[in-house]
Amino acid sequence: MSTQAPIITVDGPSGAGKGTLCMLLAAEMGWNLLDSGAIYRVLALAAIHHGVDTESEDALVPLAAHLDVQFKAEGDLVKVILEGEDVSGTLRTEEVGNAASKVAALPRVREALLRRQRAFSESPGLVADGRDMGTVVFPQAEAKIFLDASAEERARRRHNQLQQKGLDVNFDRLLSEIQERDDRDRNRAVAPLRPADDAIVLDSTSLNIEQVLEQALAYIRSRISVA
Ligand SMILES: Nc1ncnc2c1ncn2[C@@H]1O[C@H](COP(=O)(O)OP(=O)(O)OP(=O)(O)O)[C@@H](O)[C@H]1O
Ligand SMILES: Nc1ccn([C@@H]2O[C@H](COP(=O)(O)O)[C@@H](O)[C@H]2O)c(=O)n1
Repeated sequence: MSTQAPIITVDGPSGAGKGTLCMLLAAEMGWNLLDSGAIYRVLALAAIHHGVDTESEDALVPLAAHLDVQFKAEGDLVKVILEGEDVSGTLRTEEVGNAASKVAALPRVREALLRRQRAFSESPGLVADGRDMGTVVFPQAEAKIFLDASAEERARRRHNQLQQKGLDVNFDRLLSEIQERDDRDRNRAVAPLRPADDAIVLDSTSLNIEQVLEQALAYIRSRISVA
């Protein structure tokens, strides 16, 4: 029997609902949570703060290797502290998401962040959210979900989310930014966004959050006895 903590991976494109599902799964199971996108976002933000070119692999690798970041759970929320500063709000902007997807396309940057991500795998278990959790970071995971939704539905969700925060963003611009990020994430040379061969693909386009959770839990229970 394996002595490693069990792992559930949830990969998929931006706005598919991965973060929402992972938070609910981690709470339901009392497991640890890895938001790997936040690590790429923090690196992009650190590069911006330090005036480092987000396309220079040579400059980004040492920044990635020495990234001074802490994730502090506060109730349902996770505060992200970069070099002592709370960057939780800035981190979620589309601008930082786009910059993150540029730094994430660089092979040696991804390599420099691997150990940091794998360190999240601790008892009693891990729910890992990202693009390559099931394919590269945790290929041994017991349960792998690829959560998808149409680009239009994902843009609608993001638009609603921004409106709820009082931000008025142009829908068409949001959609084209999401499509641009999808293209970059799907077509990069290293760890491209794709379902692992042994993942289930869950299309959430016409499912609400409760339905997604129910289907994910049914699959997980078929793979892991503790769920
Ligand atoms: N099934 C769903 N139906 C409707 N809205 C949803 C659904 N799942 C998530 N949402 C909403 O869509 C928005 C985006 O969800 P979430 O942040 O979980 O996506 P994500 O895949 O983690 O995106 P990213 O990769 O960019 O971080 C949130 O406002 C969330 O509440
Ligand atoms: N495992 C991962 C996670 C994320 N990325 C890149 O980071 C960008 C931001 O991710 P969010 O989930 O926070 O939106 C994303 O567009 C990816 O380019 C990644 O490469 N691998």
